[in-house]
Amino acid sequence: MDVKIAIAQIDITFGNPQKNREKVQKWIEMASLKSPDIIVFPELWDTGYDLSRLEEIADSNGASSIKLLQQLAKKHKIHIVGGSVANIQENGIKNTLIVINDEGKLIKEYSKLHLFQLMNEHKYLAPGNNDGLFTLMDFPFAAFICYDIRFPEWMRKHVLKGAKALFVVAEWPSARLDHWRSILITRAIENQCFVIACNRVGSDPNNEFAGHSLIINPWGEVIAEGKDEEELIIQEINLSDVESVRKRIPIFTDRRPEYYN
Ligand SMILES: O=C(O)CCC(=O)C(=O)O
Repeated sequence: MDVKIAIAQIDITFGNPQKNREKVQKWIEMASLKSPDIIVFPELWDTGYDLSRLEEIADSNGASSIKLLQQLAKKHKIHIVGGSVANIQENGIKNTLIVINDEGKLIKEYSKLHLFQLMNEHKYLAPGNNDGLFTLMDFPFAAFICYDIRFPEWMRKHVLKGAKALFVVAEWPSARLDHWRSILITRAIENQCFVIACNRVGSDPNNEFAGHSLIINPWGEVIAEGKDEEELIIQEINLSDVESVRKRIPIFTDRRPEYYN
């Protein structure tokens, strides 16, 4: 039941997908030397938050970034929670998280459900409308994008559908690092599951980003944490810890949902 996770806590070059794709390729090659099962990248790793230029620089359906990740996943036999990529769809530009398995197959696309007004997302992006559930290595997981973590009911919904680990990809600013850590630790404790959260480092013209990617166990303990520089974080997790914690404090049998609405 052990799963070896790699978090690629990278900087992103503002509005330069080509350069960012070259970096992601290098990081996958580097990470593959440590043989992780799954590697995770941050939010909008191909374009960064260059929202006003997305029409020009984002791919139609994310094709170039997705194709690159598919080739690399297959070549290095690694599952990829491919952060999110900006992509032009018929009904607008979306911020879409992609999951690719180690055979190079695209198994999940989840577009950010909650758009973050403080960073003008609502002016440039269209929200998603599907869930973040997916299965890798026969384990049920779920994925979320940045601001989504402020909506506990959204994450709980995925846990109630079976997710044992919650992946989060983000461009979370340093100004609210304390929120990032507190919210993610709380989500792990209240849902009694793993949280695997990848945040970028560096800055763009509007924000400085916090790093501090985290892996938190179902008891709420931080078992791996990045600093504020580029870093590859490697950590094995044992998914049977989820059941042990749920046996010890059985919140999922003690819930009284009939009183919650
Ligand atoms: O909720 C926050 O404070 C940060 C959210 C964010 O940066 C985002 O969703 O891109």
